[in-house]
Amino acid sequence: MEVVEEKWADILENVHQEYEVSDVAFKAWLKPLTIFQIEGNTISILVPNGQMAIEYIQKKYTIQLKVAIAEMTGVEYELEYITPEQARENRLRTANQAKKKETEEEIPPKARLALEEAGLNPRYTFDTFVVGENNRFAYAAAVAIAEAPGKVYNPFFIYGGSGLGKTHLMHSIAHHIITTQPDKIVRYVSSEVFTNELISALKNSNNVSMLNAFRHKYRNIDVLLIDDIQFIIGKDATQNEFFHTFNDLFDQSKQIIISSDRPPKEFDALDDRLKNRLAWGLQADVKKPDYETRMAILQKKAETEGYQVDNEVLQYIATNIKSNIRELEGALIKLIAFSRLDHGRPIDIQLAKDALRDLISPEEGQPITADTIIDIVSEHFGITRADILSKKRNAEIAQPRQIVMYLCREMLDLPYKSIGKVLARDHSTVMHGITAVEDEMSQYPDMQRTIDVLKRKINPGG
Ligand SMILES: Nc1ncnc2c1ncn2[C@@H]1O[C@H](COP(=O)(O)OP(=O)(O)OP(=O)(O)O)[C@@H](O)[C@H]1O
Repeated sequence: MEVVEEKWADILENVHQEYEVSDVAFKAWLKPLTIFQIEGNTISILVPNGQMAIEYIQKKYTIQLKVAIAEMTGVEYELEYITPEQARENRLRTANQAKKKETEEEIPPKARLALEEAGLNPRYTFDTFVVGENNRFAYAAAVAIAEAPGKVYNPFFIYGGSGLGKTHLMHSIAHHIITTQPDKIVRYVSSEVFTNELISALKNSNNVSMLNAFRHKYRNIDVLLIDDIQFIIGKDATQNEFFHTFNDLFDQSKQIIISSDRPPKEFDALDDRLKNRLAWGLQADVKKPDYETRMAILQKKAETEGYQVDNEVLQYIATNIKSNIRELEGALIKLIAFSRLDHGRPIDIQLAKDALRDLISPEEGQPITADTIIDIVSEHFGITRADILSKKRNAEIAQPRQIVMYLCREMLDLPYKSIGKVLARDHSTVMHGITAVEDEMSQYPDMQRTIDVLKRKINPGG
């Protein structure tokens, strides 16, 4: 314990006496102050009453405190003030950094070097990858390949829209192989880098050794991962070279992993021979995440970064940013930055609305409609909008449809007739549907919980 910590109570008392601070003010402002941490010659003081109190104390007592500290300890310190929320965040961040350091230290130095050389993002591992219905198959295949490269699914082709986790999954495979089988030579490369390296080798076509060096580099490996292959398709020389690299590796039972924005069959300009080769292996797509997965990704991100964000705010982001995980994470980071830059403004729905104005589609902020309810209920139950509007009467569809009726009535106060119009049902069917949901809610807590969850999804700020 540093001297300043030992003498903290006396220091506060000193300010109280020396500067004739009234007892009331002492009790309100000074007595509650505690030392959160000391780093170098800066003391972070925890102010339990939050940001407003910080501003007041900063103006009114900083000099007095600094003088008292210097007098009583013989050391001059700088002072900074933090709120309990910031302190909590700080503690979490430190704990996470320690945890991260620990895991990094678990990686043998040789493997660590290989990870760096392979150009891998250390954050992209299986551990940080959230598995949901949208990526379960791709994830399971990726794990199987990482455990036994070249033995199970070869080539492995991952495809899907932008920002849905293809690169993350590829890095995870490479990461796992490098750390568990350090003797394997793993090379991860973007199509762009592959193309540029090939072009510079070809440019000096009279320099055979450059082309040989390129070939040696890509053909003497155990695992080749090529990201975003759509960028080399249609470029004759690159595509051709890739074809030969592919064959060479494949014949040696080396693992090939490729990602792309679409499946091979959708590439018109792809050489038929290559199209066939790609079809030998396994193809897996990553789709847009559903609401639960979006929430899980946000919660994981908040946890690893040590952000303190209420579920309600995460729900607001997850409800409104649906199609791109990069944007989903970007929204959370922006929110935190917004709060920090605005003097630790509390992270609530209003802050989220202000910070994410440009990210959240214009429909956001507009009133909830029956369409919103249909979309959210169908997504929740894993059925389609068309199912809800159809004549199908099986329970998996009829019950969500009745829930739509109930929520339209409860949340929008729509007349039975209008609900019937939206769902192409008559008004007595709607009344019956709503009563059925109410009965179920009164008998089964599960139904009540489902309705609560849906209401929060439909109106996170409500
Ligand atoms: N299932 C997931 N769990 C956790 N984070 C994810 C998941 N999917 C994607 N992400 C994160 O989303 C961001 C974008 O993912 P990534 O770069 O892998 O997308 P991509 O499909 O390769 O996109 P592009 O086609 O634009 O290259 C990354 O920060 C990644 O960590």
